[in-house]
Amino acid sequence: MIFTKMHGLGNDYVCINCFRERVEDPPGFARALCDRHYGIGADGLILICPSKVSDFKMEIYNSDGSVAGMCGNGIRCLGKYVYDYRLTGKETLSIETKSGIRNMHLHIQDGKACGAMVDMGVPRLNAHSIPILSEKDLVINDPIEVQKKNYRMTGISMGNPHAVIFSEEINGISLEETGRELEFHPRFPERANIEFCHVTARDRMEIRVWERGVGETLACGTGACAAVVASVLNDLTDEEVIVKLLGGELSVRWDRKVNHVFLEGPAVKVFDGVL
Ligand SMILES: N[C@@H](CCC[C@H](N)C(=O)O)C(=O)O
Repeated sequence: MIFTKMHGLGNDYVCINCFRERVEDPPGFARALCDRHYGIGADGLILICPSKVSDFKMEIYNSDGSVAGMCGNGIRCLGKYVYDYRLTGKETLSIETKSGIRNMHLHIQDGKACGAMVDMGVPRLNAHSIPILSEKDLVINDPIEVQKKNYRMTGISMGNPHAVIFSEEINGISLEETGRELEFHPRFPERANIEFCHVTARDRMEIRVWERGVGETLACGTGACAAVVASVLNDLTDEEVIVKLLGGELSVRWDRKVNHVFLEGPAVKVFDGVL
């Protein structure tokens, strides 16, 4: 089986072309090949599949084998893959995901895709659609206790569940403890991705992300989008923000007129391999 290792700002994926390859047990396969000691090493597995409703279909599995609905860094990797490997000549693509169809426009340099602008769709704010257990409809600046500390979270679904916590001390937080416990907090029936977010200006923020099913990652596209939506809802930033993550910067814009979030960032191929 041929695979391609790719990443978006260090959020790394093993990509498999399912037009050519067949993967029997994707969750087990993801666990084995994402292992950084006994496998290839990655945050997740992306299957690039045919679609009846879009140009391509993206299936994504976290490194613990769980299924995810959407992946902002992964979808750019998929775009680069299908363009560079000539599965398509189109620069504007529609991609079927578990959370709906997403459109993206590839950035091309020297005949190869180097990144993309992705329409990440409508942010879902209702507690039940994230899902977060809550007596209120919206979960904005809502208290949550973990590790005997009180935090305030804002809940958003970007096709996957996120809880955004604003703090000036994101580098002092032990994500290994706090992030993990929050991921499995009883208020998140499907677990959650957790963003710790420090706003540094109306158009800039820094975030660290604890990803559901993975752990701390160098970047998370849906996480960056959720953080910007949360910061607008809490009136901490404007709608267009540069998000600095451990692996680099993403550009996010929440267009309130159409209520869609747009994400722009790079996509990189690391190597091809054979299993
Ligand atoms: N890194 C991704 C998100 C991957 C899925 C996530 N861990 C989940 O389980 O929802 C991104 O760039 O968006």
